[in-house]
Amino acid sequence: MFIDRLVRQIKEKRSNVVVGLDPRLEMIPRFIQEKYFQQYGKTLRAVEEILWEFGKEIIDQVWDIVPAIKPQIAFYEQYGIEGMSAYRRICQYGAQKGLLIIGDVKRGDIGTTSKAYAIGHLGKTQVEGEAFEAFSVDAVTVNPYLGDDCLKEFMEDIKEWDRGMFVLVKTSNPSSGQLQDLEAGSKKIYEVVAEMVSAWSSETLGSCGYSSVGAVVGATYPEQGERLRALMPRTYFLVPGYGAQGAKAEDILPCFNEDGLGAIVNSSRDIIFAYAKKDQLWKEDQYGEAARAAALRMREDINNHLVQQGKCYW
Ligand SMILES: O=c1ccn([C@@H]2O[C@H](COP(=O)(O)O)[C@@H](O)[C@H]2O)c(=O)[nH]1
Repeated sequence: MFIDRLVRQIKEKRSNVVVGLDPRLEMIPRFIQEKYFQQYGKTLRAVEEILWEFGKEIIDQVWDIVPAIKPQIAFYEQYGIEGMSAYRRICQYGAQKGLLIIGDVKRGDIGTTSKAYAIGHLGKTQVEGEAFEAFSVDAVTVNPYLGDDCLKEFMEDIKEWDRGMFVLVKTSNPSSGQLQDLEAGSKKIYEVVAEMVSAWSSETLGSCGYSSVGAVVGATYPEQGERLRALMPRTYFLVPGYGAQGAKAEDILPCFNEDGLGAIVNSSRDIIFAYAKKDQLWKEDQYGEAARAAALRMREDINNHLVQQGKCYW
């Protein structure tokens, strides 16, 4: 099952770190940009190659120290077909390197439309009886706002193709409380969503004891993280917000269970653009090594905090 593959990788690599691939063109080293602008002109085709070369090097540098990468589709989609082609190439290459791929696509619509999203991102697309993998990643992020019938469509493909999903429960952004923290009877909205996720989770329990249906829980809200951990004990959390958004290792600790498992922590900008940080002495062409060093620092930071809490899985 997806979740068993994830937990196996976490244990083998002693790492709860997910590297987020959120490539911002202007932050990509100039020498890569110039190489492809010379070859293809200032075109979307050039951008595809720039995104690909940059992402490939990051993957080459981190594949052995993290269980998963999380390409953020928005940063590719903004460049149209060429951007989406880069997204697909990155997902395929990461998978070849043995990484689990979490497509941060945040989809969700009425049932029939959700089905099309699920087929495109998790399953196989049919053309005249022949099956094609369009994007086919290991797991996607899903927006639960349309309710159960939307999640049901993703569930079908998760079961059929042995994939996973992380449902947005409590997001990391400053305004997340505006809707998610509203009272719905005696509960907050995010608690209601947690109960929905927990119910779906029980259908896809792996032998590791966790489910292939996970939850997105922002690192920037540690109190809510603790509450959600109690509400969803067998649900794996995808925790964004560490690093650039200000959350620290101590903030993500409540998202872990006593067994030291239960959460994977994403950082995007702080890792992939570590070379450009003011206090670093990296040269532009060392951007990959800088990303590796940042991912290793994050792994040690989280592991040290887990050890201090006695939440140690290794
Ligand atoms: O609640 C959420 C859900 C998703 N994200 C995504 O995670 C990364 C965070 O990037 P950083 O550079 O580490 O801030 C980005 O792709 C978001 O869309 C999130 O931040 N919060």
